[in-house]
Amino acid sequence: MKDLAHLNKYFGKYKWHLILGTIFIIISNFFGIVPAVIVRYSFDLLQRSYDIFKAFSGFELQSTTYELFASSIFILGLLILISALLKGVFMFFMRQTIIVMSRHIEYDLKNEIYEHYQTLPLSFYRRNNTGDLMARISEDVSKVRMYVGPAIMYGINMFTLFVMVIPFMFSINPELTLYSLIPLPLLSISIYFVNNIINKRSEEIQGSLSNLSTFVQESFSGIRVIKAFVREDDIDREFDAASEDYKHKSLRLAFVQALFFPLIMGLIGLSVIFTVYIGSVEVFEGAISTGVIAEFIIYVNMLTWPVTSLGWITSIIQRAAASQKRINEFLQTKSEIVSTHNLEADIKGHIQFQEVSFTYPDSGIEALKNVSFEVKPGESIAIIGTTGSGKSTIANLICRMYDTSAGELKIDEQDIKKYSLDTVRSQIGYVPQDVFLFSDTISENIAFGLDSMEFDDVKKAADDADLLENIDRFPNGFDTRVGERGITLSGGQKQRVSIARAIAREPKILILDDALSAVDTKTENAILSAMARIMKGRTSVIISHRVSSAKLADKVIMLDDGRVLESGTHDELIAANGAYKELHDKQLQGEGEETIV
Ligand SMILES: Nc1ncnc2c1ncn2[C@@H]1O[C@H](COP(=O)(O)OP(=O)(O)OP(=O)(O)O)[C@@H](O)[C@H]1O
Repeated sequence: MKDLAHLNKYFGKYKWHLILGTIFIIISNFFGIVPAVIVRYSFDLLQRSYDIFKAFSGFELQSTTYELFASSIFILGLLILISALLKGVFMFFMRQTIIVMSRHIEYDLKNEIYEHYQTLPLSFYRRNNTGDLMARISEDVSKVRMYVGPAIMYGINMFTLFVMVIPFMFSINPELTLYSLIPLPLLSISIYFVNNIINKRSEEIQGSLSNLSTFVQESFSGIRVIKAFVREDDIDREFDAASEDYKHKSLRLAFVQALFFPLIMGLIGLSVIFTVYIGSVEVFEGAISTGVIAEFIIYVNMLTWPVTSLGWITSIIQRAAASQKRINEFLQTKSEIVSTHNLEADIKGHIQFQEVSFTYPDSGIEALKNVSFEVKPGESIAIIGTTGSGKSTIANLICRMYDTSAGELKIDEQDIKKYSLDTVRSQIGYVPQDVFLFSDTISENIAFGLDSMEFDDVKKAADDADLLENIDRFPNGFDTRVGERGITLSGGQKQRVSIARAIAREPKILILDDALSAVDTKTENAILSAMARIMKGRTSVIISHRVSSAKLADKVIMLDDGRVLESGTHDELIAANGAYKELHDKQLQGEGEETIV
């Protein structure tokens, strides 16, 4: 329950909604009680009028008595109608304040979670899967909203109604009150249990539905592979099984739901029977008038829904507490990547790795071991190495996605940790290994890192990334939409849009993480020479498997299993006749074979 305390700040923020809502609830309940009193009065009036009516039997006054009775009943009926109308109006206001408050809180909470997600480091995203992140911001927030909205509203309603109605009932007749209220706690407890079963089964259905949607989504994304391997029938069968599971669980829920209303009706019926029976006994004993029975039946009906809602509210609060606990878990996760001095500066691009070692926190893999190198401002460095040798890890550390485990990483001779995160990242152009494009137009994708989009900058970046010719061939040019994750572009085109996006923001440090793997060597050379021009006065880090990418760099380091194996210029390393030369010869041979083929 203490987890829900996180929401108290929102109740403070929307206190006027809450206060006004409570007042509206009280007023609407008052107009709910008025008709009951009028009904009692009408019954008693009927009784008395009937006696007088009979006493005047055969006299002319009899019809006057009847007319008097009819006009009184008409006025009382009108009063009941007006009360019901006013009750309805205030119920409308009640929902307009409290349910509206819950929607505001839902909106604020979603924003709070989303903003917090953005501050969390990559390691957090590795630990938690996307489904879980989405569930907390959607399903869990919805469950919490049920607490801050309906549960609070019906809770206050129940409380005020109890306070207003029960003492009033006792003041009329304590014995009848006790008997007519006996079945109500039973009703509340049964609703609580039935509701828990319903919730449990609904969650099972949700789980089943989420499996079904994940399955469908994956089969559509992988439709190419499915068709190429002729697995349609298998996939059909798997879908059928997942669908069957969903149906089975839905039927189980339908069964319990079917029990829900008969149960409520049965228990309400029991209350009414008690009221009529005990009421009649009391009437015979002369303790109450018949009108009181009618009045009490109305009270019992009025109290039934709040009592029913007690079980319902309890289970909503329990579920909301569980959801808020999950949300708090994420909200309390703090990013360990923080700035020590919040330094803001224009970076020149001097990078120094001093005895840097790094171990991935989640896998425990030591990706870098005592790595030292230096890139002066405006220089370019190529990092070459086999798969898993730690190349991308270097890029991750420069972008400060992670902090070094040992050693020091300096930018412009200052520890990278001293800079504010935004300062470092905003001056880096990063082209990641796995290209990610947003499902937007090409120009929007290129301008992604810019605060304001100037078409000339976008066009220039596209030109520098050797993309202009391709874009000209698209019917909509720069306005071509790239589809989900850029599916309408070829691998090489996607990589070049990603490069254009990085250079458009004119970074001080450009990092290309294997960004040219999907383009041929001719395009690679064209991009690299264009880049040599653009990156004049800026620092570039070119990560690659291919020696061809390293030729244009001022210096090269060769990594193997997280260690620097060789370093120097391209020519020096060729002359050294070591691992770099071996790789160079092998790749040159490969290219030759490709050309012959
Ligand atoms: N996010 C991560 N969490 C845990 N371990 C990781 C993570 N990323 C990489 N590793 C591990 O760290 C090592 C170095 O990975 P890295 O991505 O730096 O290699 P790489 O040289 O860029 O390889 P490739 O050329 O195949 O991209 C690998 O053994 C890899 O399994």
